[in-house]
Amino acid sequence: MTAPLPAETILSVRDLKTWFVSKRATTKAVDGVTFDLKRGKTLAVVGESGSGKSVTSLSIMGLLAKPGRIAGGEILFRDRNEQVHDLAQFEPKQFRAIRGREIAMIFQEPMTSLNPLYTVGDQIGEMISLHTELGRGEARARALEMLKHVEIPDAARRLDDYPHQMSGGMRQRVMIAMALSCNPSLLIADEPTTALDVTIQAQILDLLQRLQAQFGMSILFITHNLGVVAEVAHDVVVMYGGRVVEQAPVNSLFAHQKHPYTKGLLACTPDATRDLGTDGARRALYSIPGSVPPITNLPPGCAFEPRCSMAIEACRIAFPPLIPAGPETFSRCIRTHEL
Ligand SMILES: Nc1ncnc2c1ncn2[C@@H]1O[C@H](COP(=O)(O)OP(=O)(O)OP(=O)(O)O)[C@@H](O)[C@H]1O
Repeated sequence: MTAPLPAETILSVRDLKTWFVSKRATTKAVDGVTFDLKRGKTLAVVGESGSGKSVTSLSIMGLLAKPGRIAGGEILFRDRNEQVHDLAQFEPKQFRAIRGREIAMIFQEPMTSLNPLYTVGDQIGEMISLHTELGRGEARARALEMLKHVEIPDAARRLDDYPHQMSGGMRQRVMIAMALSCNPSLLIADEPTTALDVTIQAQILDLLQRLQAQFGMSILFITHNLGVVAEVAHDVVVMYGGRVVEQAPVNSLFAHQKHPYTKGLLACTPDATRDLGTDGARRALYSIPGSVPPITNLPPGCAFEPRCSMAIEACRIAFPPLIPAGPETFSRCIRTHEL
């Protein structure tokens, strides 16, 4: 272990490298990613599609599909007994003791976690029986309590519903109930509201915040949407091409972006009032020119350089380090101090 885990940190990802190695190519989906998640807080990992967000969360959960493997780095996790584990070194069977119980995950599509053939009460009850000593009756009572926690109306009756009898937003609540049923200390939320319409999305984000205050869990929130980040995060990590390009507390990030990519992402974020012109017409939203380069073919210098309006010759030549750019703020841009 390089350095001990500070008491207030529940998860510390250090120089994580997750690669997909085949005969044809090595895809460095995550290449030297470092961040810390503080106890009881929410850290958002944000970036465009393909930036490595999901591969980071799957690495933490031990759910990488072959040929993915952790090629380097540490994933230090503090369990509820204050024991620190390096999940990067875990065997699959060690993950079984932690997944669900200590670390739970919710996804964009609830049906990846829910079985269409069983009632939601049975599924939450099963999860509870699997990870606790509770008997069937007690597990069912706890399942009901969880449905109430996630604010499902008429919870006692909905316990016997099958997932298809529920709306998308309700299914998402059930998935949250299931994830939180064993009181995990860490919840990984991978785009949990992306498939929902805006009103339902706002309700689910509110619910997650209330549950965080109530249960005290820490949340690693994966999203491509800075609007969602503003809503839920305490700290933010911005990823591009499998690397962290900016890291900052949420308020400083929105007040002052210290990487041109973050600036671009923010300009792409819809904002109902800002986008209305004086005539009330909706203006076209800015989009960052170009697209994320294939991860197997990143430029040698700054990965964002081909799309960056601030790029200079030096950006093309040398790979930029992550440098301090303000209080608790880091940027992988050599011109960050001009921003
Ligand atoms: N099984 C795999 N084999 C090879 N490469 C993979 C595999 N799974 C993911 N990758 C690569 O890893 C990179 C990062 O993917 P990842 O899914 O983490 O991105 P993301 O930021 O979560 O995007 P999205 O928002 O679309 O999920 C991508 O370039 C992808 O091609």
